[in-house]
Amino acid sequence: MVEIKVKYWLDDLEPLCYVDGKSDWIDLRAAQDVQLKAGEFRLIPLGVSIALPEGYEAHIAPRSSTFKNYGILQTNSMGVVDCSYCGDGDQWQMPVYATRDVVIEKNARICQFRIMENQPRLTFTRVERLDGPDRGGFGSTGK
Ligand SMILES: O=c1ccn([C@H]2C[C@H](O)[C@@H](COP(=O)(O)OP(=O)(O)OP(=O)(O)O)O2)c(=O)[nH]1
Repeated sequence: MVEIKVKYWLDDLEPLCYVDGKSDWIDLRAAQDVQLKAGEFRLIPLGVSIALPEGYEAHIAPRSSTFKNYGILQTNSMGVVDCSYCGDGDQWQMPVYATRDVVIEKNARICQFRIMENQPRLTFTRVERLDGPDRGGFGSTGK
């Protein structure tokens, strides 16, 4: 079990919950009522600041039902929360684009996250050719 410190920005925000046996992604909630017009962009506060474990980052994705329920798209497709985003004022946010007029109520579950181990340090070496066989063009597997 890994313990993670969470600062909640609101007393009445539902706390983060790890649901055993279903999915290990953790739902995140809107921290305020949000009213959006079609075509509008907004950073929706998620009401939490989190001290991630050393050597981990977090990935934020929409829930499967988010578009169906609210007509919003996560504009960065996937949010990356760096381990260094751990200060008292570092509130998590979800950048969204509204495809229709919508009201999102405070505490609505609009996205989800999981933590991921940081990749090893990488160096890049320029070479003239690679030894592996070509695997075909983009999208060739589905032909
Ligand atoms: O969906 C997101 C993405 C990022 N962040 C926070 C955590 C992250 O550590 C910080 C900075 O994000 P990122 O590194 O992606 O952006 P940047 O470096 O500030 O800006 P740029 O877009 O120029 O890379 O913002 C969120 O709260 N939600």
